Amino acid sequence: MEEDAQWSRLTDGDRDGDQLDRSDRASLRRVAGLSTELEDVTEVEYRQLRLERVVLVGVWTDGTAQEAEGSLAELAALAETAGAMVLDGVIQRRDKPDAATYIGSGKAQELRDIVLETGADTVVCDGELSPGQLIHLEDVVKVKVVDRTALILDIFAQHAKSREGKAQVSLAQMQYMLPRLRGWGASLSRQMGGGGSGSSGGGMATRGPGETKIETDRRRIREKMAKMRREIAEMKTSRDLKRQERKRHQVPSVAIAGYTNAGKSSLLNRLTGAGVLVENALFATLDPTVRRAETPSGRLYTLADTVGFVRHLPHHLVEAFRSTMEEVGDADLVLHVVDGSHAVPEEQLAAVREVLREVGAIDVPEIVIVNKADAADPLVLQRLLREERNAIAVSARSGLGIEELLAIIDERLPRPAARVEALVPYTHGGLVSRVHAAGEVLSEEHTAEGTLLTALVHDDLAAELSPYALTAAQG
Ligand SMILES: Nc1nc2c(ncn2[C@@H]2O[C@H](COP(=O)(O)OP(=O)(O)OP(=O)(O)O)[C@@H](O)[C@H]2O)c(=O)[nH]1
Ligand SMILES: [Mg+2]
Repeated sequence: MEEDAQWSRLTDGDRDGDQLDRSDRASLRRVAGLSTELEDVTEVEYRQLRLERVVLVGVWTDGTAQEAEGSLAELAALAETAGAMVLDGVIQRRDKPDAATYIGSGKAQELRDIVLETGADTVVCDGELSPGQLIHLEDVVKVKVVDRTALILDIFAQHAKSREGKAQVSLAQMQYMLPRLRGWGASLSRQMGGGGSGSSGGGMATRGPGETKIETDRRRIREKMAKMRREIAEMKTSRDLKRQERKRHQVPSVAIAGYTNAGKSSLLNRLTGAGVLVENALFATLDPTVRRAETPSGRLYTLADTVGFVRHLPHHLVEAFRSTMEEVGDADLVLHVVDGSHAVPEEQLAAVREVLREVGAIDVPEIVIVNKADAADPLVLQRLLREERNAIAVSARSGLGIEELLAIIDERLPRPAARVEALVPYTHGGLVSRVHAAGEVLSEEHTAEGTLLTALVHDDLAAELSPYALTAAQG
């Protein structure tokens, strides 16, 4: 290995500032990270039984060494989130991934040595590999090879909670599996020879009972996918209805978006006191969660948590998770949360914006929320606040900046348009409360005849107030 400096190995010491966070995460999820100490020996057996022992491998084609290592460190976090134990990580410098084995046959042999040396049972590649690359690399390293896409799908499958979320994940999994069926039925793929990259095979000779089986499997999967798509379409309709309902009542909506693990759910909790799952793991949230919230001035709005974004999100997953993105696209305001304690939060901001652009949600007004200010490098904070026009530093954990954020939300929410002056009898106290919740009360006075209000409200509420409206003569 010394003869080739391009093959760089990530050791404990090379790990970035995320390290502490990741060992936290490991202990939370009972997964051994590289720096996790065992509490007792029985844990070893537990882990060896249950967890996959993985070696990570990345191909570094462009960008800096730091970026390449950052990408692999993120892959390590993803693997740990999926429940794996990361034993080692290596990066291969190449112009482009090798068409046959992703890292090239020589490096594949070296990888085989690392697999033997560490006792790994799985290799995780930092990219999306073709079915042929997966098979060829498996043939050399002789353990299971999975790619970043499969890993993310696995995490999504573990975390999806709602019926719709689950259905979307299975659909994406099937979509991913379909062209790779041959690679996964191990004995079958070997039997059919090395030409795993195409489906044409070698004519009659390969069309044995195995081929028929694969074709049957493929057909079954396609049928199941079609059924799933219909079901998802139905679920989407009911979600759309709910959203229209909210729109009709003209409750302003705010969506929290941002990179995975940035602290979106923590912020939602902080802002609403809602008990939403917060976990130091990637993709803790996979289903949209919508809460009611109130501004300091008493106006109601909805606050939606969303699934985290990640770099190189597999394309059909973007498709599959469009549902939560739609929530963002429809919002009146986006709270774009970024982890201020990350070394280069700008990368996360850019990655999220790229996805937002892809789903057509880039035009929604945005507040950049630099979270984890308690743990952030002050210089990084300063830089971000300078670069981003509408940015605020907060800490969902300590509460720092939250009050200011609430005031900004209040200010940035769309204002109701109609100005009314009305004298509402005390028998209609409910109406007054609704003006407080949905509109903006400019003045309020309790008179003998009832509540005298001046307020900005939406058209529907203005109509309800009209029987009590004061005419210009009276006003
Ligand atoms: N130090 C610090 N840690 C925070 C802060 N906010 C959140 N965290 C931690 O960051 C981790 C991720 O928080 P979540 O709220 O689950 O993040 P998320 O963006 O919802 O993540 P996903 O749903 O997985 O995409 C947790 O361990 C939180 O405790 C903060 O202000 N300061
Ligand atoms: Mg979350």
